[in-house]
This record gives sequence, C-alpha cells and structure tokens, in this order.
Amino acid sequence: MATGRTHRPATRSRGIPEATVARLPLYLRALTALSERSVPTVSSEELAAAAGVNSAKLRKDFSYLGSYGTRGVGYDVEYLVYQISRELGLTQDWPVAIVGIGNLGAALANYGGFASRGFRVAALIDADPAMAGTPVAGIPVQHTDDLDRIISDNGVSIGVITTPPGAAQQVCDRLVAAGVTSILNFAPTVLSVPDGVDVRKVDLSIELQILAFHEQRKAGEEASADGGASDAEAEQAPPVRATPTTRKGPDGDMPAVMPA
Ligand SMILES: NC(=O)c1ccc[n+]([C@@H]2O[C@H](COP(=O)([O-])OP(=O)(O)OC[C@H]3O[C@@H](n4cnc5c(N)ncnc54)[C@H](O)[C@@H]3O)[C@@H](O)[C@H]2O)c1
Repeated sequence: MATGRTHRPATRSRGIPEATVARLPLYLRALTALSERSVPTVSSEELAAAAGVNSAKLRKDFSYLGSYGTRGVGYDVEYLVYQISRELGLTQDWPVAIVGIGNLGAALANYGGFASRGFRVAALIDADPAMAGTPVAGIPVQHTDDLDRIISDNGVSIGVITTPPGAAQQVCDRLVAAGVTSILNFAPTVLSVPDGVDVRKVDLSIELQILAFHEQRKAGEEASADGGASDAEAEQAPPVRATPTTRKGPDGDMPAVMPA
C-alpha cells in the first residue's frame, strides 16, 4: 500500500501560493458569469464581491498572474477568463475516471457541469460484475479487473473515488499504480498516497455538521436575547458557545472540497 504525505507545500513551483490557487476557481466562476452577460470589464471591487473575496486579496492574487488591470477601467473579463483557465490547466481536456458507480458515482457521471469546465468523464468503473456493460449517463460501466488498462487507454490522470469507505484506499492504490496522479475522494476516509499524488476530499456531512454548530449557536444567542432559558431548561440544554467563532477559508467560507 502506498504511504506518505497527503499535502503539497504551501507554495507551488511557479510561485503561486496554494491559497491563491484555491481562490482562482471562485474568480473564474464569477468571471464566467460576467462573460456570459457580455460584460467587457470589471473592477476589482465588483469582482471581489461577486467571488465573495476581499478586494485587496483579489488584487494580490492577480498580481501573481501578472494581471494588474487598468486604472479607471478595471480588468478585461475575457482576458482574465483565459489567464485563469490557463493557470488552472483548464485550456486542455482532462479525462476523468469515476470508480464506484452507485448513487453518488452515477449522479456525478450524470452531472453536465464537468464537461463545460474541461473535465470529460472518460470511464466509469465498478467492482460489481452485474454492472459491467450497463450504460450510466451514456457511458458503459467497466469492471475493476480492467482498471489498469482503462486508465492507460484513456490517459486518465484524475480519478474520482465514490466507493464505500472500506474500499477507498485499495481503489486509490490501484489508481495510483495505474498512473493516476490526482484523486478526488468522496469516501469518508483519509487516503495515503505517495509523493507526487494530490488528493482532495469532499465531505458534505462535515459541512452540514459545521452548519449545525452555527445553527446551535444562533439558537443560543436568540435564547439569551429573549432573556435566557429557565433554570430547568438550562439544566437540560447542551452547552452553547457564546463566543463568536469565525471559520474562514480562502473565499471566506470553508470550501466543501478540502485537501486530504
Ligand atoms: N462526500 C460526500 O459528501 C458524500 C455524500 C454521499 C456519499 N458519500 C460517500 O460516497 C460513497 C458512495 O456512496 P453511495 O451512496 O453512492 O454508495 P453506493 O453503495 O450506492 O455505491 C457504491 C458503489 O461502489 C461499488 N464498489 C464497492 N467496492 C468497490 C471497489 N473495490 N471498486 C470499485 N467499486 C466498488 C459498489 O459496487 C457500488 O456500486 C460512500 O463512501 C459514501 O459514504 C460521500
């Protein structure tokens, strides 16, 4: 089994900090929306608001791309879309393989948003022999026995794991051995990968737990504003933290996709 690190250093080889890289997709999403409305230029303040980022941070981020905008005019929307897409490697097509075609894997395979962002679902792989050959989103599911060949035939470098957690490490090891160097892991388990392999994990239940924490805190604040709970209620109620807590990610919120 592969062991080792799961993180890259905070700055990538081209000198763009990881935190900036993590914000680039947010800028791109906001810029794409502007481009679709044929908006030619945008100020750093407008774009920062649309991306949910602080405008000074945005200007600093864009300076890493060598993009400074024009005073009084702002940034050229189309050119920034191109620059950020190029920086993120989206000007080329990325074939992606999804392993574990159950509820989630099938939903991802059916999601049309990947293709428009440069990610082509090239292969669907599952361990269930009964699924082999069954089309999902128009793509026939292939059996894990052929995983190596499927990865190499399709030139896949990005693998998506949507298997049960108990199978995820083994699937990850097989993907890596077959040449996959980036993994998006939806299974609720921590994966070990060798140097040179990037893992990102998505866990919506963690996001929901964080929201539950904030809901609980808001309820506590409302209760204190109403004059506080009665003694009997206070004894039964779980403790609620009164101190405001901030939870900041690169865009101001913790992203649903996290480094492994
Ligand atoms: N990250 C999130 O927010 C999120 C949300 C929902 C589910 N999940 C996780 O996603 C995973 C899939 O959930 P689901 O509801 O689609 O499960 P599911 O049971 O519907 O599908 C799992 C699929 O994986 C296949 N499989 C099992 N072992 C395999 C192996 N070794 N190689 C290849 N395929 C294998 C099964 O045949 C099945 O088709 C689970 O780990 C679940 O916890 C994560």
